[in-house]
Amino acid sequence: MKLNIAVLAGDGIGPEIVTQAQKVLDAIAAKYHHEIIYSPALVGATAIDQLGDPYPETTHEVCMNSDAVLFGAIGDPKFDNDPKAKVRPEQGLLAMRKKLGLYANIRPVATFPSLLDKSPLRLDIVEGADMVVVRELTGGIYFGEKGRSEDLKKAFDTCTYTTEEIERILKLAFSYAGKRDKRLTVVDKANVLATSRLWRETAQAMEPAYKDIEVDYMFVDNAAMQLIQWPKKFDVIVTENMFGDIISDEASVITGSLGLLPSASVGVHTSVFEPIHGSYPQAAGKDIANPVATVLSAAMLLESLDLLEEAQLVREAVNKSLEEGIVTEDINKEKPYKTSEVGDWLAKYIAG
Ligand SMILES: NC(=O)C1=CN([C@@H]2O[C@H](COP(=O)(O)OP(=O)(O)OC[C@H]3O[C@@H](n4cnc5c(N)ncnc54)[C@H](O)[C@@H]3O)[C@@H](O)[C@H]2O)C=CC1
Ligand SMILES: CC(C)CC(=O)C(=O)O
Ligand SMILES: [Mg+2]
Repeated sequence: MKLNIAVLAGDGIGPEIVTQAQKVLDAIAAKYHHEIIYSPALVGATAIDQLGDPYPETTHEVCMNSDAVLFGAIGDPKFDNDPKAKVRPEQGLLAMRKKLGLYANIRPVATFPSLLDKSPLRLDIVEGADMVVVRELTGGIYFGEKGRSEDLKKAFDTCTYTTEEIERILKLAFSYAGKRDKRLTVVDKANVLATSRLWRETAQAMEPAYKDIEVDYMFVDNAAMQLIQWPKKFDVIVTENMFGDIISDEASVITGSLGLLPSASVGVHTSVFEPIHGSYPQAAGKDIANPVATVLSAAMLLESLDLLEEAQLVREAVNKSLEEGIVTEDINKEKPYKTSEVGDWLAKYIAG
């Protein structure tokens, strides 16, 4: 099979972790006789520095012409620490999501048997935890009207959702629940927010069409607590953009590191495969970041193209590397491997 993969490495650790995922994809291509054509393109701070735009039109075209996009991360402290910056790397990520119609971000969260002792949570709490967070990705407060008063003493962000936007993400979440343990938790703040009440109303109206799914409604503050206290309670969580962003980072604690969790952003045009973490600027260029989240995102990419055996082999390689202790410093401070060494090990395992 011939695969056209757009590669948007981005900022900070982005290039390092994406390089490891490419090593793994190359090993898969060699083993299964696929041809991969990578098309690199600029995004984030790097794109601002070179072209003045965090998601240039040329990058959009590369994505639109690809079978899938492999994405690293964006973000740079020089923008984070400048409240007056007019253009920001994060706008590039949001623009990409909007323009590609990526309305759903699928974030699987499952413990790795060999890393159970790496979670700060008790073994009996995390053992067997396995859930998927289905996060709405192109609506809500990240995309609403925002502004600042002339005297700069007032600022606002608005959160808007339409029934249509809520229905399409719920449909996807119901279908995930149907293929899993048939339990769906709708996380909202319907006791306070009008948008959340629309989410709840919409979900309640859809329930009769999915009689085999047990639906549960939970306020986000309570969900944040229960996720850590009783993670096994959850099967599929569906929620709006910002809540999903926050609770999925929180959920990474169950597994032991934010550097382990992959995601797939899917929707109307092509799909984007990206770790859930950011550009971890403190680690940039040091060869210490965990590449597993990006490698497992590449496994999700293969799966999306129906290359199921290939995806499974990538997962097997990751599990083996964790069992053998071939891990970066976020997992083992005493005996850390470098980012590049983990990538090399995984590629070698796949090659056999
Ligand atoms: N999808 C994206 O591109 C995202 C970009 N960002 C941007 O990233 C920049 C940094 O944001 P932060 O809030 O510091 O979030 P972050 O996710 O980059 O890092 C937070 C912490 O998580 C850990 N971590 C993250 N990735 C890791 C990895 N691969 N291996 C080991 N440990 C890892 C580190 O302890 C790090 O200090 C900001 O500019 C932010 O806007 C933040 C989140 C997502
Ligand atoms: C710029 C942010 C919306 C990125 C983020 O935190 C995420 O998508 O997880
Ligand atoms: Mg986030």
